[in-house]
Amino acid sequence: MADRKEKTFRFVIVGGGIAGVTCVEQLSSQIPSADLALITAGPHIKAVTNYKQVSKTLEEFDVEEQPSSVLEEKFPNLTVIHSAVKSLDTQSHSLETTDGRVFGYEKLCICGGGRPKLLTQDNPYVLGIRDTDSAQEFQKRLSKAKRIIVVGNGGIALELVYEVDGCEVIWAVKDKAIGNTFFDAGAAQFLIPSLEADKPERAALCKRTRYTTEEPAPGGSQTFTADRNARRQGTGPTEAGSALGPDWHEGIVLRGAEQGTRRVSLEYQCEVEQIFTSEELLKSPQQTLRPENGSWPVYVQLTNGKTFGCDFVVSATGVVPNTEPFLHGNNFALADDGGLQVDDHMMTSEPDVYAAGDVCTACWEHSPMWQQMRLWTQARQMGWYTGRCMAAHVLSEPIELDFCFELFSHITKFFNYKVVLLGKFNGQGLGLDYELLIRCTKGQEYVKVVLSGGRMVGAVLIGDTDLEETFENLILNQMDLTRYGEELLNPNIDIEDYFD
Ligand SMILES: Cc1cc2nc3c(=O)[nH]c(=O)nc-3n(C[C@H](O)[C@H](O)[C@H](O)COP(=O)(O)OP(=O)(O)OC[C@H]3O[C@@H](n4cnc5c(N)ncnc54)[C@H](O)[C@@H]3O)c2cc1C
Ligand SMILES: NC(=O)c1ccc[n+]([C@@H]2O[C@H](COP(=O)([O-])OP(=O)(O)OC[C@H]3O[C@@H](n4cnc5c(N)ncnc54)[C@H](O)[C@@H]3O)[C@@H](O)[C@H]2O)c1
Repeated sequence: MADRKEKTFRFVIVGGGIAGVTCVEQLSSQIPSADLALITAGPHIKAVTNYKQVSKTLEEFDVEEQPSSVLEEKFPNLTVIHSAVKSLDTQSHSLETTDGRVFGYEKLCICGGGRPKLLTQDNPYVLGIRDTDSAQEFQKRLSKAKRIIVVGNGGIALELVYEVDGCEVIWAVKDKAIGNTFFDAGAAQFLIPSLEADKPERAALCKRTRYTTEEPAPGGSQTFTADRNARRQGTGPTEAGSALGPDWHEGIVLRGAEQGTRRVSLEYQCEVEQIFTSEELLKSPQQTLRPENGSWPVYVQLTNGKTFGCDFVVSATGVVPNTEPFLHGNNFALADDGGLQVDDHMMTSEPDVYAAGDVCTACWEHSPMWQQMRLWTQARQMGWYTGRCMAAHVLSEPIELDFCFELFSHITKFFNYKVVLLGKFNGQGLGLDYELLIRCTKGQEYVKVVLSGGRMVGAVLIGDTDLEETFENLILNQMDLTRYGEELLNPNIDIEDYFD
């Protein structure tokens, strides 16, 4: 490959997502004269706009798809190459694209992102959602659908079940409560009433210091409908709430073939056992697999023994890092989740190769309050820091791990509530060695604080609590809070004054 090099760049970045684009921006601003190439498979790049630093570690921004010419106009030394990388030879420092061109690099950053980890790879009735195209395909199929099954319990599932209208949604989750990647069962209970839109309730304050929640029985189910007049079905607690859409599909109408109400049925603590087409199902000798009335194109048998027919299945079951084109013939260390291992300078195990965003796994010794999650925020932070590391290395300057990796922080929206997650928000890695303080005002806010040894180590803030900055400080300064006890969450005390 080495002798076929069309050109050698000082820096090559692969991937036009948030991580790659932020890395390009950072490198270009630090070394404006450097010859730099961005190789990306898609026609567009993803840009961060309206960036706002909310507090020391919390940030908010929009993500916009833009033509790559915007980036080239801004940075004259940048060449954007629209092609996918087919292979990499780290020894000769060169990569080949699918259109047969070979480029050399002095330093390379891989920002290839991830792809949906689908329940099954080759079933036309199983969809994943990742990019604009897959979101549009989902929208198209949904417009003709009467019933879909959503499998998974993370970010995408939470957004979809809330957003889809005019189509029955059966939501199969592995866990005892919804949204397990982001919350605990208490927060899930706070959010569940929102699945029944248009039912305003007067807020009633309740302060709890002990963590107790009602959970559905194993294999239990609950049904929620946005229809004001509809009766609740199934088992378990249900309450009322309200509705709105998440940012990624703003502007896309997510409506099924039916008019009117949204209806979500939850199947707890179950996974997908098998997926059948209607023909396969009719041939099946097993009585348990007989469909209910009506004929659906596809049937899903769950591990709780139930079988549901539907128009298609959404597999919202996480992502796998896009590493394949880079591995063959090289010696990359991979993490258990399949990501390229990176150290505290975002360097992979191969010389002069860095990685950032969803494709990599942070393998340095983490700060006690930080963990990796595959999110826009972290893709931006990693891309930015990697750009700084690459520049520092060529300029022989020292560089230390950035402050943004001190504390995990994420702002998002679920079920139309602002959600802020800080530190070890679910007591991750703390075993049983922590205590929770919870304040919950139905329909308004849910505040959970995780304390370990009397010090705050994490928090979940749902609603407009205005507590994020104070709690961020308390986590960062590790003040002993033992003497404040439950007063810490007393809504009648202005907590900011308290700590002045
Ligand atoms: C539906 C959905 C909603 C989400 N919502 C949120 C949210 O609300 N908040 C949040 O924080 N996070 C959210 N995320 C997660 C977030 O989008 C990702 O963590 C983030 O985009 C990762 O950025 P990245 O740059 O690492 O990868 P990507 O954005 O996936 O970019 C990868 C880039 O690499 C290119 N590429 C891949 N392979 C090659 C190759 N071989 N050669 C050349 N180019 C290649 C691709 O074309 C793409 O441009 C959401 C994800 C999804 C799917
Ligand atoms: N608002 C947000 O912050 C937001 C919104 C959407 C997506 N995202 C991000 O986008 C990426 C993709 O989202 P996602 O929801 O697919 O991933 P996710 O990692 O958030 O959630 C995956 C879920 O699927 C479940 N799961 C995994 N394998 C399963 C199986 N075989 N059967 C049943 N359940 C299974 C997991 O338990 C988990 O609940 C993630 O990195 C996520 O963090 C973030």
